[in-house]
Amino acid sequence: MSVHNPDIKRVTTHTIQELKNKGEKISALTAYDYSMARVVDAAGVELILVGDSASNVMAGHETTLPITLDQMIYHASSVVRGVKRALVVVDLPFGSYQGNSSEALRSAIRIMKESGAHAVKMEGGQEIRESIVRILSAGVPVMGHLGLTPQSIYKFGTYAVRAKEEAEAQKLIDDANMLQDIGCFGVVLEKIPAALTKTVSQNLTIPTIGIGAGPDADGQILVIHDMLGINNAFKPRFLRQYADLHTIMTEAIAHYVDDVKANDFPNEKEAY
Ligand SMILES: Nc1nc(=O)c2c([nH]1)NC[C@@H]1CN(c3ccc(C(=O)N[C@@H](CCC(=O)O)C(=O)O)cc3)CN21
Ligand SMILES: CC(C)C(=O)C(=O)O
Ligand SMILES: [Mg+2]
Repeated sequence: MSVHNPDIKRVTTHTIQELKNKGEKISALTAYDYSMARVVDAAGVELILVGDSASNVMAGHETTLPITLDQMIYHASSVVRGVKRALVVVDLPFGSYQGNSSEALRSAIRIMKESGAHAVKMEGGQEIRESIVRILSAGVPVMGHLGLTPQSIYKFGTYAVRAKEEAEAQKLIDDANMLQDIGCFGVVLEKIPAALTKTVSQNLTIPTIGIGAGPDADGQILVIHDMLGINNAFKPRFLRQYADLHTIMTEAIAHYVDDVKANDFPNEKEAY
């Protein structure tokens, strides 16, 4: 296997726009730490998201709500140090941008200044328009996120598919057009019907990145721990698991324990 587009030295928001323009799908994955980011970047992924799913995957919380701006900056700065090529996008966490555009701008600027990331992502449409406009005005690229927006899970109550009804689908279409009009460089579509993803992706000139949104988004994203099978608890229908690292890691660790107990590790060559 070889890395796609080896001629691209550094992926920018313009690069992923060009990928959409020429009809090439965009690959995206999450990462939360330096070592994983190095692997994901070197394997050729174009966009790395430092997702607030770190709250679930890294910290063991049930939702994405508890993770703080400081914690997101810690994860993002670690990821940036591991990345040579990919575009690094960071989720603004819950409470750092909703309802106050000045605070939203401060939060985005802290992420850019303190982590070295290239862009931020924000959940929502019309409700957070002013915050997005302020951040874009400061020169910070913004990615939208519509459909299933986990930061508002307590408003909806479930992680079920979004925008199945006509009214909600129309609001999503309107929000997507608005995000493009104000200058977002892309939009994540999470857990919506495949047909709606197709409509939105054809309507927009900017790229859509889908998760549980069917094959017609301009790109796809998954949580790295889910797709590698490190996390063996989360198996939604939209997930394709490309490895079973949970089993591989468990067997390796059990083998180590056996070797220590058996006085097999370390041997003479492993000692001074
Ligand atoms: N590990 C992990 N992977 C993710 O993809 C992810 C996170 N964490 N945290 C933040 C959000 C939350 N996401 C979610 C959460 C639940 C479902 C989900 O489909 N859960 C149930 C169905 C629930 C329902 O229908 O009510 C499932 O079994 O598929 C999907 C995406 C996606 N994101
Ligand atoms: C699932 C992706 C899109 C995300 O927002 C996250 O990982 O936090
Ligand atoms: Mg997120």
